[in-house]
Amino acid sequence: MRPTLVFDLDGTLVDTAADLVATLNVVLEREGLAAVPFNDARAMVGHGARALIERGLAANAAARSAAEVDRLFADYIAHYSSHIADASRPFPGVSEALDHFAAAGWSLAVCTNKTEALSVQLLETLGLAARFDAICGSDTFAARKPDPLALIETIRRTGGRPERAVMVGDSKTDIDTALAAAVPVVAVDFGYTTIPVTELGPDIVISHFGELAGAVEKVRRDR
Ligand SMILES: O=C(O)COP(=O)(O)O
Ligand SMILES: [Mg+2]
Repeated sequence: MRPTLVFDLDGTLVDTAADLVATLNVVLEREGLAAVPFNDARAMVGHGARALIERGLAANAAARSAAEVDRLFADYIAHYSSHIADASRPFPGVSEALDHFAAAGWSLAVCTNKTEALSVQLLETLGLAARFDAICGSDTFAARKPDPLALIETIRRTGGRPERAVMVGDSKTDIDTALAAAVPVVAVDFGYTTIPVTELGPDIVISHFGELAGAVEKVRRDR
């Protein structure tokens, strides 16, 4: 059985913050609310679009009913889908790292709190979708990260097992998910987080994808 390398998407594989934040601010401004400054909004990413909208509302001290948040969510998805890769690009070294692990016999997967459809659309637009054996989003399974089920089921979809897997992520959500699933976790320090990843208990931290192969060899527990 092949080992499985599972990547988070936003803030890990792809630098999506500019398009995510632009969409959030379009939705807020249509509501007559203030835009959230880029650096504040960037740190709000990681729990999916609905949570991002709720955080944008909270930043405005604005209350909305669940039905109104549903409407804002639909508005958000429609706008984001039309602007999904206006500015979003893979982080440096992603393509080479994927090449390395594919050549070394790893299955590759994505486990994100973006919806599955948007995740596939983003990766297709960037020409990366075909590199993955599974692309799983917030609505793929009965639970999403930080529930370990999302990671375990993503690994199963590749035909792999948690005992032969490594997770790569940028946020507390990813690290908590991996720890709960007993999967070793590599944190990238260039993603979206309010708390520095070094304080969140990952097995190792990298600052560039060029360091990933060495990091994975250090933390994998299957040999
Ligand atoms: O879009 C989000 O908020 C989360 O996405 P991620 O799980 O890929 O970081
Ligand atoms: Mg992320």
